[in-house]
Amino acid sequence: MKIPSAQQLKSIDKQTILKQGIASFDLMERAARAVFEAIREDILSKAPATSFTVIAGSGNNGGDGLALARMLFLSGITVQVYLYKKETYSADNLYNQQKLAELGIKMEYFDLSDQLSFDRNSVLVDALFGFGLTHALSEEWRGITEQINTCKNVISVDLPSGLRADGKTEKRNPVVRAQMVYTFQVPKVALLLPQSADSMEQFQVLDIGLDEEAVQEVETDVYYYTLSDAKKDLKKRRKFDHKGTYGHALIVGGSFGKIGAAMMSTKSALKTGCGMVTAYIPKCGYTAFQSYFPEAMVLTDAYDDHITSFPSVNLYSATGIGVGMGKVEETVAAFVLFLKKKKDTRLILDADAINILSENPELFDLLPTNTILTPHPKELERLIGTWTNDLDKIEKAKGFCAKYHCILLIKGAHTLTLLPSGKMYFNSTGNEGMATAGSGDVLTGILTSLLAQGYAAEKAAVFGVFLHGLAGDHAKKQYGAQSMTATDIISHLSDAYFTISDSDITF
Ligand SMILES: NC(=O)C1=CN([C@@H]2O[C@H](COP(=O)(O)OP(=O)(O)OC[C@H]3O[C@@H](n4cnc5c(N)ncnc54)[C@H](OP(=O)(O)O)[C@@H]3O)[C@@H](O)[C@H]2O)[C@@H](O)CC1
Ligand SMILES: [K+]
Repeated sequence: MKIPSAQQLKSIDKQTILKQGIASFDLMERAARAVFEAIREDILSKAPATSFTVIAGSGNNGGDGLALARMLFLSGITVQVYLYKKETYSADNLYNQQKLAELGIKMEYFDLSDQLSFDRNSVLVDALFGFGLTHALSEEWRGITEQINTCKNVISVDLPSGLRADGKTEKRNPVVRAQMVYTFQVPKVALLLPQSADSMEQFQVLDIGLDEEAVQEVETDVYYYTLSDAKKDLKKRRKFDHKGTYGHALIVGGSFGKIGAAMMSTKSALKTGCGMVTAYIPKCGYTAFQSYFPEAMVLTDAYDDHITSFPSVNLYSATGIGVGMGKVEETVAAFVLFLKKKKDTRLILDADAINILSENPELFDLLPTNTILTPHPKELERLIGTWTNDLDKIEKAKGFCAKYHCILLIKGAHTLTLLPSGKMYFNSTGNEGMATAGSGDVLTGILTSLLAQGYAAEKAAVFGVFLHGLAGDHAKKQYGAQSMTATDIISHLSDAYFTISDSDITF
């Protein structure tokens, strides 16, 4: 799914109105109706006596809030309405003010210095600003945003007010903190960035029927990868295929005390569907490995505790390097030598392979085109340097991918996959339970497997990240976020595939 910029959304808005032959207030009515239905399902179905306070701004976000207030009122719900006092309002905001007046619904005007007297136990609907915010809110707005933030239950329409859809918002700027954001049609970039964690707990995307052609025509490098994308990208297996069709993956890693990392990568590679997997590990892991997972083939290094040389990788369709590998001197030397040799394999580097790389930047140029790198934040910093905020981090990472023709994953709640072309994909699956030891090793196994099966590198990366997150979502359903472990993610890879191939559940 494309994520248009705020500017592009405005033009999609106009084209929708034109192509569907509707008035702009009809589209606003649709947006408000979608929020109303979501509120009915999420809140009123469980607590019908809930009362609401709507705080509306002067633009169309405020207009959405006013239309919603009307819908709540007409359903017999208690609703108190505050409207920001300004000289000018958007046309559709004025239209909805008029509608409220006709119904005799009182609107209280407020100024930035006012103390609002509303019921702190009501659900507060924040409809001050949406994607029309041109710059971060000034300090004058802090009084209002702080009063909103004293409420236990805050719902934001489209965006938490103060958060810019795709521009910079600093930690010091006033921003509403929402428990739920009902955002229209596409998640705005700000909702997907870790730095927005303080401004919202979760979001839901509500379809308001924006013109699909207009969305398709928009030129953007930013995408949100969802179940419908994964359904399209999944390679179907055919009746007369044999194990050779699905490739042979090689996992290189493990060291004394960290053999488990290589085991988890190896097992997840097979569970993801490649035909064969070989693990290359130091000798100390041999017995444990073979007894843990009989389907895997195991090659051992000459040395007991760590890897001192690399196998020839040309036999394998894809190679994942680094999990649990450590970085003692001999391992580093062996890895550097490996990178310097000509290779005919598709490559994924994780964990210590990335650490070694970042300590030897002269090696960056040796990365084969489309090598996938899966650093955690500290490893990423070693590759691209420090950043001042999430947008700065993305820009630096983009520069790195373009320069070295590689694919970089910025792992997080919405893992971002950056391609050398500048395209970037935010992932829609996964959960907080996946922040657990070994989760990254599982991802490396999944990606190596998909590459081995012949997925193009960029598809392997975005589809693999989605699959990993979806398996994690299934694991969370069974064990809960606290108790799920990385091996539970592996066990639920099959459920993830079932979801992608059969069901219409959306995540
Ligand atoms: N296509 C869709 O998805 C649909 C979108 N819809 C809805 O429209 C919303 C976008 O509406 P929008 O364009 O009117 O902008 P919005 O967020 O209300 O803000 C504008 C107001 O903010 C003000 N202002 C700006 N910056 C400021 C600042 N730093 N500090 C202070 N003030 C500032 C600005 O003032 P001005 O600059 O004009 O003086 C103006 O009054 C969108 O989020 C969604 O909710 C649906 O109704 C229908 C379909
Ligand atoms: K809002």
